[in-house]
Amino acid sequence: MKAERIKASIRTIRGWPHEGINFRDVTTLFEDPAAFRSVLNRIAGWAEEEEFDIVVGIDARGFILAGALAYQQHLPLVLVRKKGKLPFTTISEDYELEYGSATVETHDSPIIEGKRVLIVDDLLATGGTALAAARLIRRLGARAVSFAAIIDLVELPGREALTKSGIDVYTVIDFTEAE
Ligand SMILES: O=P(O)(O)OC[C@H]1O[C@H](OP(=O)(O)OP(=O)(O)O)[C@H](O)[C@@H]1O
Ligand SMILES: Nc1ncnc2[nH]cnc12
Repeated sequence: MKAERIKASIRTIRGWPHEGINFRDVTTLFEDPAAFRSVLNRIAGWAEEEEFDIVVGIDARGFILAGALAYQQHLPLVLVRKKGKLPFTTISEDYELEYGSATVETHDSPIIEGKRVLIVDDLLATGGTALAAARLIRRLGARAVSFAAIIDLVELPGREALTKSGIDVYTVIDFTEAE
């Protein structure tokens, strides 16, 4: 499937959650099985050349992609969640994003120690969320080596910030603010 056809399956909501934000809503892509499969196949194709042994999914839409990838790759899946959602002992990191600040957490789990990690989310904007996840991963004795998402908001510095931190970045679709 062509990238333009995948892009057309993503809905834009202007002025949500704040004025000035064009929210890229992937729920319509998830409702389109051909587009969803195409995204997963593209990420899986890229992942063949990457070396990682665990998948970390980011709350909330990243979970949907990360679960499918972990299944396809036969790898463990670890969740990075928004603050206050995880039941066991957690570690947390604060970060800034396009519209505010937030905190992510993950379980203080030994499964990740010593591993090379692929982080998966739906969208890359400032990179704040992914870098906070990478800090959690480092604190657990592992290394974030790869990052995959559906969308890159290309005018924001996420790709550069992740690359500078030594993380390989793959995204399927670019969006400019004007689109
Ligand atoms: O690159 P960044 O600037 O960090 O932005 C990307 C993050 O923003 C969105 O989630 P959001 O924080 O809106 O949370 P949600 O999953 O609760 O909608 C998106 O799903 C990414 O996780
Ligand atoms: N414009 C946007 N659309 C969807 N998720 C986002 N996260 C940060 N910016 C976003």
